[in-house]
Amino acid sequence: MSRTAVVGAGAWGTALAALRARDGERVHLLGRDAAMVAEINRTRRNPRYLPGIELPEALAATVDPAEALGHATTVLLVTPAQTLREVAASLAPHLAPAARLVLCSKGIERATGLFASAVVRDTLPDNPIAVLSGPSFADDVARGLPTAVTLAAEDERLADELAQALSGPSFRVYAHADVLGVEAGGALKNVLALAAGAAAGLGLGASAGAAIVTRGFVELRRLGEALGARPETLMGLSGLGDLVLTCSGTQSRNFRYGLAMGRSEPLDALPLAEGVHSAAIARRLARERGIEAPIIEAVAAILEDRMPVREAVASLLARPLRREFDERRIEPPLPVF
Ligand SMILES: NC(=O)c1ccc[n+]([C@@H]2O[C@H](COP(=O)([O-])OP(=O)(O)OC[C@H]3O[C@@H](n4cnc5c(N)ncnc54)[C@H](O)[C@@H]3O)[C@@H](O)[C@H]2O)c1
Ligand SMILES: O=P(O)(O)OC[C@H](O)CO
Repeated sequence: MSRTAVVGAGAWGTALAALRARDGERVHLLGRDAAMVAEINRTRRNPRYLPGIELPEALAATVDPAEALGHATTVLLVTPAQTLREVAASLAPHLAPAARLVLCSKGIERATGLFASAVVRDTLPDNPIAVLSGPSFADDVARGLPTAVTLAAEDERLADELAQALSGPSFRVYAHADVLGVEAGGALKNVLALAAGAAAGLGLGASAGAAIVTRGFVELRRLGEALGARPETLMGLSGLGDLVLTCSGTQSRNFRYGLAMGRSEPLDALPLAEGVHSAAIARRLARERGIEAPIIEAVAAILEDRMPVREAVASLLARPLRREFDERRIEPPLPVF
């Protein structure tokens, strides 16, 4: 019998656990705050991370990894990208070697430049690994609003099985084999959403916002491909799709963080914005590969080098004019859906 455990009782972990539990499965949600876990079990709510959502009875929260993982055949890892290495190590003694891991974080490990699957494979080399990404706000998913995402695994049969298992009436999971492409799209769109938010915070207008999404996508695609992603993956749900969603307004935490940057508001108390932690390493990956990524450069300069936001915008606008597309490049054909 298939059993799902979700590691990380934040917004996305709680939403995914609720989704599975509503589909009739008994799901364990592993948190680390005993008081919050007790509150979830008592009130059927997670007011800190997912206010206003009633959680199904079949969802059982716990702080005990042995209880959560002991019988799990599928384990969703849903903690911030920078915590994945230590989280994977802490789970190792409790996981069955055949338990399938679905990595749901969107980021790049700062210290190594690795995406989630490579980080977790370092620690848990035997467990089958898949990644889940794509345009999906936790609140939308938890409310049962229609959502389409991508699940990638190198083993295509595993991707098909997990896509089938995790899909539900309102949650469509498309299987894919390009793990790195899905990871690159999910991580890089967060950095670009900070730029979109900052532009909105400065009051630069909707035209500037559209320019950032479009030119940001050029950077996402250039860098993604240089890292080994397939071009059509970056044009799919986990690339262009998630970029559009995350740049679309204040439901995104990355956009909100950027908005606060643009308005010179305090940033300390804001919720997790993964782009903040991926910007500098994305800039390094681009520079190492000779990839031009001026928007990513600007975001990293603001966050890491404390460049004033207006100065970063001025430096983008002062770049020499050039052709929109590099004609020496052969554009791949559009994917057939
Ligand atoms: N919220 C969304 O809509 C959404 C959607 C898709 C993907 N994601 C991705 O999912 C990941 C998690 O996001 P979230 O929204 O759940 O974040 P969150 O801030 O709401 O929750 C993070 C959770 O991780 C836990 N955590 C933090 N550090 C930990 C550690 N060292 N060990 C164990 N647990 C730790 C926290 O206690 C919290 O429960 C991020 O990479 C994010 O980009 C989020
Ligand atoms: O709220 P954000 O910016 O972390 O975005 C959440 C999801 O990644 C959107 O797909």
